[in-house]
Amino acid sequence: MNRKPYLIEVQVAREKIDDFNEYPFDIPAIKNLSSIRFHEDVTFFVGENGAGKSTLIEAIALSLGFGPEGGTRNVQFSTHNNTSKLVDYLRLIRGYKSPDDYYFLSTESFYNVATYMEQINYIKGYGGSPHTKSHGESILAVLTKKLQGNGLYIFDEPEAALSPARQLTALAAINQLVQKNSQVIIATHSPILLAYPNAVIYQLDENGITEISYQDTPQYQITKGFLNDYKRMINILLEG
Ligand SMILES: Nc1ncnc2c1ncn2[C@@H]1O[C@H](COP(=O)(O)OP(=O)(O)OP(=O)(O)O)[C@@H](O)[C@H]1O
Repeated sequence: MNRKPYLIEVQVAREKIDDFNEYPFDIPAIKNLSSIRFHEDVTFFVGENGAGKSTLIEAIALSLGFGPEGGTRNVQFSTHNNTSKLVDYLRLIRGYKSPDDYYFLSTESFYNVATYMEQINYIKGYGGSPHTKSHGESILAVLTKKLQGNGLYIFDEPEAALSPARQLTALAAINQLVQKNSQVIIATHSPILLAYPNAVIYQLDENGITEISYQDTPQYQITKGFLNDYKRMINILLEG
């Protein structure tokens, strides 16, 4: 019997919001948000820098019991105090089965999580100290060693430290996790990761949050346009 989805939907208690002109409700994609339905395998969030992906994905992670810097749900520390209050307005609709494994991978704060794991000497699951690996190698070690399957995983820009070749490796690792009954929620700019077929893609922009096909994403179109005719693009950019 299918265990998934672990997370069916997230709803925003809009009636409780007093001021839509202050952060995070002033972000257009968040301002208009009522609910988001998750794919049982992979749900992607895309959008320009500043569109609100991290704000949204972090609030979902906090609702699930993760700490703001990420890691497993046992990792509860914070090196900064700038999480949004969106979490206070979210309602999670869960499936009938709970996942066995949880992980929130925020590439931005992974260094802090790795330092914390070293301090408490709990690095075995990471295949050794993340600090003795490169940033990209340590992110891949999370995907390929730490995560066990039957999991609910949230990744914020996992590609940020990865070469194109390693993004392909990450795509295969995500597929392995999905095959092992995992559900994954990913904010990304990567046209490589976005090609994963068993997925829904939501775009955050000034109109709100809407579903979009892979080929219609700016990530796909800009990358394809550039690679198909990079000399012309370079000429336009450099002359401009
Ligand atoms: N603590 C904060 N207080 C006020 N505004 C914030 C705070 N954190 C983020 N913002 C603003 O909210 C907007 C959304 O930021 P967010 O980090 O969610 O974007 P993003 O889509 O993840 O961008 P990127 O692709 O660059 O990571 C930005 O305009 C940002 O300046």
